[in-house]
Formats: sequence, C-alpha cells, structure tokens
Amino acid sequence: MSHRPLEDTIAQPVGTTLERYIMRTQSEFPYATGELSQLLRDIALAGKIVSREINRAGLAEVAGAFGQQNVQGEQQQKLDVVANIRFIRALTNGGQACAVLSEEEDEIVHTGNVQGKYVVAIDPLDGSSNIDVNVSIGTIFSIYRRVSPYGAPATEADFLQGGRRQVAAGYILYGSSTMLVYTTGHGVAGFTYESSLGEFFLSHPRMLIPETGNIFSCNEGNWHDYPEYVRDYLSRCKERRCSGRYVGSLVADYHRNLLVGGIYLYPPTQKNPDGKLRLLYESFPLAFVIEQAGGRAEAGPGLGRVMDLMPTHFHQRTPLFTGSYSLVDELLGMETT
Ligand SMILES: O=P(O)(O)OC[C@H]1O[C@](O)(COP(=O)(O)O)[C@@H](O)[C@@H]1O
Ligand SMILES: [Mg+2]
Ligand SMILES: [Mg+2]
Repeated sequence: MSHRPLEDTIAQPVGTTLERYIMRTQSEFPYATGELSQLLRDIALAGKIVSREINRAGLAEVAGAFGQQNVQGEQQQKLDVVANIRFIRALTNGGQACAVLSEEEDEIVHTGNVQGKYVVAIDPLDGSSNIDVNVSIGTIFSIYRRVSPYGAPATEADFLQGGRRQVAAGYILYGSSTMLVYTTGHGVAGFTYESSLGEFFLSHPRMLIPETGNIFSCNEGNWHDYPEYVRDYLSRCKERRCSGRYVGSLVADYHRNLLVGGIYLYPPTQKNPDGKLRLLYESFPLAFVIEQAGGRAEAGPGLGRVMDLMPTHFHQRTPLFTGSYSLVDELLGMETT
C-alpha cells in the first residue's frame, strides 16, 4: 500500500478560515471595533447549525409544513421555523444585534441587546418550496448600523434606511456543499463549509460575475402575466439559444449566475403586481452583493436600481432583474425598442 509522503500531507495548507479572513479584513469595516466581525461569526455559526438540520430534511421531525402561515400568507415549513429560531437565537446570544427583522416574523424581534449597534434583516430559509424535495435552499441576510439611540430598543427607522446604508450583506447556500458568500462593500468573498472541521474556508476570493452569460432564470409558468418587454427579452434569449435554468430557490439561481454569468428575473405578475421578492431581506442584500461583484440589480424600466429604492414597510415586495451587467442592460433596453 503506497503511503502519501508525510511532506505532501503537511504541505497541503488547510486554507484561510472565515475567522482568519474576518480578522484580516476587519480594518476595512467602518468603526472597526470587532462588533461587525462578531455579528458575521454569529451568522456563520447559525448557518452551520441550520446546515446540519437541513441535511436531515427528509426525516419526519423536520419535514413538511409547520401548520401556520407567516405574515406573507405563506404556509410555513418546519425548517422555516427552525432556521428562524436558530438565527434569532445566535444573533441574540452574540450580543451585537439589537433587533432582527425576519420573513417569518410580522414585527421587529427585539433581542434585548439594547447596546447592540446593528440590526439584521433576514430570510432564514429561502426556497421553502424546495425543502422537502431535496433541492438547494438558502439563507439571505442584510446588516445595518442602527440610527436609533443606543441603550433603547431599535425602531422601524433602523430597518428602513435604504439599500445603500447596508454595512454588510450576503447569503448561505445549502447545496451540494454549504457556502457562505458576503460583502462589506469591499468586494465579495465565498467560503465553503468543511463540516468535519466545523469551519468555513475561503474558497472563492474576489468573486466577480462574468459581464455576460448564456443563462436566463425565471418561472416561465408566469409567461402570460409578464410585461411585454420581459416576454420580448426572453424570446430574444431563446433565439440566441440561451439556456433556461430555474431551480426555484432564489439563492441557488442567483449563485449559479454569479459564478457562470446569467440573468435572474422575477417580474411583476398579476398575482404579485409588485413582484414576489421582498425588498429588505431578499432584493437589497443580493443587490449589494451583485454590484460588488460587477453585476446589476434593477427593479425594472423606470423603477431604477434596487439599491436606490427607499423602503416604506417591512415586508414590501419588488420586481427583481439581476445578474450579468450587459444582460440586465439589454433587458432594460427592451422597453424602448
Ligand atoms: O414559485 P415561484 O413563484 O417561481 O417563486 C420562487 C421564488 O420564491 C422564493 O421561494 C421566495 O422565497 P422564500 O422561499 O424565502 O419565501 C424564492 O426563493 C424563489 O426564487
Ligand atoms: Mg426567500
Ligand atoms: Mg424564506
């Protein structure tokens, strides 16, 4: 039996852990006093726990519906509730977040950390319709520095600051591997979870989306509801023999396009005239990441960049067109042709 020379084993670096990367890049954070670093660690910790829960998704105790509806009128899945509890608990115990706004909660969740300088908006489990069919799902998060006074509970204003006031944002993808991807406004980095070591390792430094791509991603079942410019754009993609790819989990469709180029579209439909996706904990964080990766995120012709939208309420929705710069540019150009 041939033994790998010890040198080879020792020579193999384990890589940069998330912990080490956060410490190394902490100086980039405004106010760089370690609180935001701790917050990112808390999110990563909850992500590891939720990843473990998701790996057991087929087992009765975590499979299926929870039997309650959330504020969006959607049936909550058990894992929606589990993920929601795990993230809120980690953010509460971590001490840096004074409040959390979650897709699964009607109102702000005050953590009791009134000295905490940050608030977090979160989609604890994205792609809920795919949980029980073993298809990739995710978590999406957005972090703001609070504007309300320290020492008092957070206020609505802390969450309605607008996309440009995010200090950090990202997502966790629970797929063939579990990945954490985030930005603090200094580029985008991706980390892959090595569960046997319980560590996220830097696997995708300086993520940049290709300027163009050959993939369009949307639920064509809504074709008849789509505005004409969207149908025209999709027809043009098909004439160009682009590939249609739609997982039905925003994080999974978005991540694929971020790596290989492409465009994700969730236009307004009759059922959702403002689009389906939520501004504060789906569109804003993914818009921040895609812009930092050289891509674009738009709400549609005449509505402008997602990051420039000013929110008025917690669970508001927005159309979303995001991905490779030239593909989104082309889509916006359709309206006038
Ligand atoms: O079934 P549809 O209408 O295509 O919608 C799918 C979209 O809805 C979502 O599932 C909404 O997110 P949640 O699962 O967090 O509610 C996205 O992940 C996905 O892109
Ligand atoms: Mg979602
Ligand atoms: Mg969700």
